[in-house]
Amino acid sequence: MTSPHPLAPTPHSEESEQYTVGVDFGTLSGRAVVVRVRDGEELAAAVHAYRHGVIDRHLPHGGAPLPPDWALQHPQDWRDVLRHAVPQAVAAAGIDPAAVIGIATDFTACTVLPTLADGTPLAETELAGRPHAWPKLWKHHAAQSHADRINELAHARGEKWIARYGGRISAEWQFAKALQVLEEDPLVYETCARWIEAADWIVWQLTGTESRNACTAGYKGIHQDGAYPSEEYLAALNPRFADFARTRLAFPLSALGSRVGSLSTEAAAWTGLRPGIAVAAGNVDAHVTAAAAQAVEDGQLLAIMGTSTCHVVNAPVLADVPGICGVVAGGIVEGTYGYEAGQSAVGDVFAWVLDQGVPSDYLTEAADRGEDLHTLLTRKAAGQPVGGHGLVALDWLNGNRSVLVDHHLSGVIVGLTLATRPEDVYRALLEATAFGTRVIVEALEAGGVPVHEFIVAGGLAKNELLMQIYSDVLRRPVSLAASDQGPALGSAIHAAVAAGAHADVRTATAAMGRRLPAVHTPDPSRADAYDVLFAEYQLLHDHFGTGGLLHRLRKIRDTTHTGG
Ligand SMILES: Nc1ncnc2c1ncn2[C@@H]1O[C@H](COP(=O)(O)OP(=O)(O)O)[C@@H](O)[C@H]1O
Ligand SMILES: O=C(CO)[C@H](O)[C@H](O)COP(=O)(O)O
Repeated sequence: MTSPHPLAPTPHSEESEQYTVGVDFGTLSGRAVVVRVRDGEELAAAVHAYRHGVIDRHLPHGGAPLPPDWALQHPQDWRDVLRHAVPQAVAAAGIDPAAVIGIATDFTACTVLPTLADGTPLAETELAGRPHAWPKLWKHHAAQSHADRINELAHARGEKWIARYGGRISAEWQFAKALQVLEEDPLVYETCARWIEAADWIVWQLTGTESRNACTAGYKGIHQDGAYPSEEYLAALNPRFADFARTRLAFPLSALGSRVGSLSTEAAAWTGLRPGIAVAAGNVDAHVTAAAAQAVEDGQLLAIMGTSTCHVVNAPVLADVPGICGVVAGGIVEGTYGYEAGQSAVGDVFAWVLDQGVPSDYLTEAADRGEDLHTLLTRKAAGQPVGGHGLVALDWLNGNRSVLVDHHLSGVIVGLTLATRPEDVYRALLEATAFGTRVIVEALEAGGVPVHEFIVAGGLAKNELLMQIYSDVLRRPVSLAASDQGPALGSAIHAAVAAGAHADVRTATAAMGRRLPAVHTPDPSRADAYDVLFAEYQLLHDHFGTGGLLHRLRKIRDTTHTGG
């Protein structure tokens, strides 16, 4: 699907104009944008959906069933984005491809894969029939027990780095996933020469040489103060894990926006761009968006809201904030400390309501009005008074990333009656994600990280009811990234820096990023009503968040899957 920007210049663009391409690899699709370097104007965008989507039922090679909480992806789907979305976007932009001076990519993280020394994914070797040979998507949650051991040992040994991750490393990050491979499929682990984020692997595909970016290494790979966890610590986890970082991760780290190579002849043929143009260091889809939304200054909290939500904010100080995902010096932009928190399912939670089915008359109404079901349920829910549905929910349908960092937690909805309608549940879950974000904002501020502005980017920004609920629940204005392709624009901005067109990310952000300040403002009476519901949410949060019942239910579920 391509969409030339309405203001795209005539096909014969100015000779002097220069452009970059940004490619955002999301959970369900890859998006490419063509951007004008001098002002960030988006000329065109193209989207390419992953043919295999999220692989969570059966392995593509051989069809082996996958256990619960697994989520994989197919490397060929990612290459296909380069082959299809990039040339389509360039063609739709109506520019001479030779005017493109750089390309940059961003990826969901921690989406991580084992490869041979030359970068060949093990999923594309004779090990393709083994589930652990495949890339683990960021939302792969089957390594929670490994994460629990990592955390217990780190606290027992007083490891300094654990405080940088809010006191708990997530099951979603690199070390828990690697430890799971080592202990569940030693052959795959021994064959793995490189354990690499997809954010860096896709750059390897573009340049033909390996590189590692400072963002994923810091936030997802426990790289702090110039080092990975010690071999002594790793050996205490599992003696065979002692040299994991030294043998499978170690590589010089590249700063965000730096040039890590040139577009190879092979990749030029895929993308239709000139060989030799600048390729920027890889990046994370959330953190790269700060540039697109002009949200790189201290205190600007950016929520990238899509399948999940990532919250990223800079501060001039290094603070230990309980329950956040991590803090990395220069993790978002040079010269300050980048903090990350998140919610593992947001758009996915709303999709879950749709997946449960809606009454046939709802389907008829949606068809008659030309609405998708998100729009239909949003419209039906919009008119309710705050609290009118009688429900409060916990948004943990895919676990809790922040501030509890426990992917064995699950969702809760209280107040259901025979009169409860689909739009009531939909709205209660919209509100639950807002309450979850309020918990995160309050934890950041309590931990010494001020939040002066709340900005939203990502696919959910288009839901005006959701944005208003966030404004009312947070009692803050909600600013919006101007681009609906925030991560891809952010990557294009980093590409412009890598190509030398702008001095650094801050300068490029000023020239190429855009945000719409205070698009939504809080309504005092609704905010008062939400304070009452938030207090109820907090009671549920603190009761169910300790594990207890939810962990027991998860253990029962898993026992039925494993047969005892
Ligand atoms: N109008 C809407 N209101 C609420 N959620 C939506 C709406 N449209 C799509 N979604 C959800 O947004 C998510 C996709 O977000 P998007 O940012 O486009 O993708 P990604 O997460 O891959 O970057 C899906 O989970 C989908 O269910
Ligand atoms: O944790 C992340 C970033 O740090 C993941 O990239 C994010 O949660 C998944 O991205 P999306 O919701 O856009 O699919």
